[in-house]
Formats: sequence, C-alpha cells, structure tokens
Amino acid sequence: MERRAAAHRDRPSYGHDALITCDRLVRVFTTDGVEVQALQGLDLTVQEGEMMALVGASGSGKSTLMNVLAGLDVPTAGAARVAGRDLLTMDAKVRLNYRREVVGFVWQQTSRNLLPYLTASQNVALPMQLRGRGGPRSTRPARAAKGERTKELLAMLGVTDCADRRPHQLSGGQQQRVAIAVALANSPSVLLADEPTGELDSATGEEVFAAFRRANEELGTTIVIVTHDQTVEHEVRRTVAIRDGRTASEVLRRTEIDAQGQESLVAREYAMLDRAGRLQLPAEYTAALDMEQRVMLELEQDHIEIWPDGTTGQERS
Ligand SMILES: Nc1ncnc2c1ncn2[C@@H]1O[C@H](COP(=O)(O)OP(=O)(O)OP(=O)(O)O)[C@@H](O)[C@H]1O
Repeated sequence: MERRAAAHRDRPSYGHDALITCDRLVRVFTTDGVEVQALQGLDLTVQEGEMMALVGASGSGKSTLMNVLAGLDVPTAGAARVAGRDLLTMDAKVRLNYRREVVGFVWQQTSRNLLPYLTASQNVALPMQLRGRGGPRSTRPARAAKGERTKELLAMLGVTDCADRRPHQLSGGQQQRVAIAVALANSPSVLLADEPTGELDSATGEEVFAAFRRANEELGTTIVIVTHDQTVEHEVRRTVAIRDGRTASEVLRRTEIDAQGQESLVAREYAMLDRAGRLQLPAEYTAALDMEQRVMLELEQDHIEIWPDGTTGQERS
C-alpha cells in the first residue's frame, strides 16, 4: 500500500513534458446574469514541435480555448501552461511580453492580421520593432538583421514578390501567408491559428496549410490550428475534437509501408479519457444502443465492456 502511494506521489505531473498543458480548464461567461460554460474542464497536451488541429461544432469552445492560449482571455479555473508560462497568474506586463514573444497568431479575418497602410515587409518587421522598443536605440546591424529575417520569412512562405505590396494588393491566400510570416517574426514557441482558411477557396486553403507545414518543418514551431476545413486531415498527424467545452476524441494518423513498399496513411480514432476518468461516448454509438443516463461496465483482462442499462447477465456472457 505504502509502495503504491509512493509510486503515485512520484509520478510526473500531468503534461510535465508538454509545451502546452491545459488541465481541467474552465471558462464561464456571465451575461445579464446568465452563465455560459464555454470550457467545462478541458484537458489537452501538445508536445513541442507538433502541428495539430482542433475541430468541433459551432459553440463547442474552440475560440475560447484559443483566446486563453493566446493570452487574450483568462480562464475561470483549472491550469494552463504554455512554454513554462502559467496563463492564470501572469500580470499585465508578463502577459504583454507573452503575446509578443511566446505566441504568434493568425486569425480568420485577414484584416485582423495585417495593417492596411503598411506593405507586407513592413507588417513583418513591425513585431520585431515593437519587441525592441524600450531598449537602447536600434543599431544599424540590428536593423539589417530584422530586414534579413523579414526577407527569409517571406521567401520561406513563397511571398517574396509581395514584399512591397499593401494588403489590398494581395490575394486572400497571399495575405494569410504574409500573416504567418508576421506571426513568426519574433520566433514564437507556438503559432495559433483560428480558422485561417475560413475565407479562402479549397485550393488556396491547401496552399496556406502547406505554408504552416513549412513553418513547422523548417523552424520547428509548434502549431495549433482551429479549423472546419476537411483538407487539414491531409496536413496534420493529430486532430483533437472538442465537444461541449471538453476534448472528446482524437484522430492520430501515421504512414505505413506495406510489404510491396507502398505507403499509405492510416488513421485511428480514440476517445479521450479525462483526468477524472470521464469518457465521452460518441453520440451515434449511444443512440444506436439506446444508452441513456446509466450504463454497465465490466472489466475484462485487457479491455472494458460497456453495456446498456438492463442488459442481463445472460446477454452479456
Ligand atoms: N464573450 C463571451 N460572452 C458570453 N458568452 C460567450 C463569449 N464568448 C463565447 N461565449 C459562449 O461560449 C460558448 C463557446 O463559444 P466559442 O466561440 O468558444 O465556440 P467555437 O467552438 O469557437 O464556435 P465557432 O466555431 O462558432 O466559432 C458559446 O456558447 C458562446 O456563445
């Protein structure tokens, strides 16, 4: 008993090795005395260097989660850590620093990503200039380094030819690729994107996802994308579904090579078991078996069986 207690005590804490950890995250909004629980004890970990997608029905809590991770909103309860920063206890100064240096974001509305009166190059250089403000006057080599980084980012994202154009002179896809360059300017640990292809046609959307993948592969930046776009399935190895303010299921994809050397993508869906042991069963499964309120569980040697209430022992055996 003592040994078991010690093993439990010495177990590493939840998400200790992850870059992003959300632990029983709660966000309650109160409007005119009515409470909305946008996040209801959400658990999520994202490893450093991962590129993953968050999906879910409208109102499931995706944008609320993104705003928390972006440092724009503070959760009501639970714990959230990104790159070692505690998102619940940051003061205003640390929060500003976090938004400038630790996270970058790309929003759906292109007008929210770029300043209309600046060229693409100037938009990319701006976060680097804002970061340097307050310190000693920028030296010529420091300015040259920022110019060099701007060029490199625009080249990596395939928009070098857009450098001297203003946003209204760019297509929607070009605007979003420049927006990715802006978000990467200060080498953030995490890039967050909320419906970045929402206003684009599917071919242009694919180009934007490819730009995210390039940033992930070439710079190693961890990327979290909220999307309704089905094409994301071909771009990310992990998709987490959010339902009613909690992570509900997860699809992992991996490449398998058969005996003939043929490559194929194999996808496997998992249900999420939260920290309290709660499991969300897919609505279509519970509806198919008329499962409501109560189910029976049986522990077998290597799995657990779930039966509708009222199933007799004879039926189960
Ligand atoms: N500032 C707010 N004040 C009150 N309620 C809010 C606020 N922001 C979000 N909500 C509510 O919280 C719930 C989750 O909203 P959220 O925007 O996170 O969902 P979503 O999954 O991003 O939806 P969509 O895909 O439509 O953007 C919804 O019921 C929404 O109405």
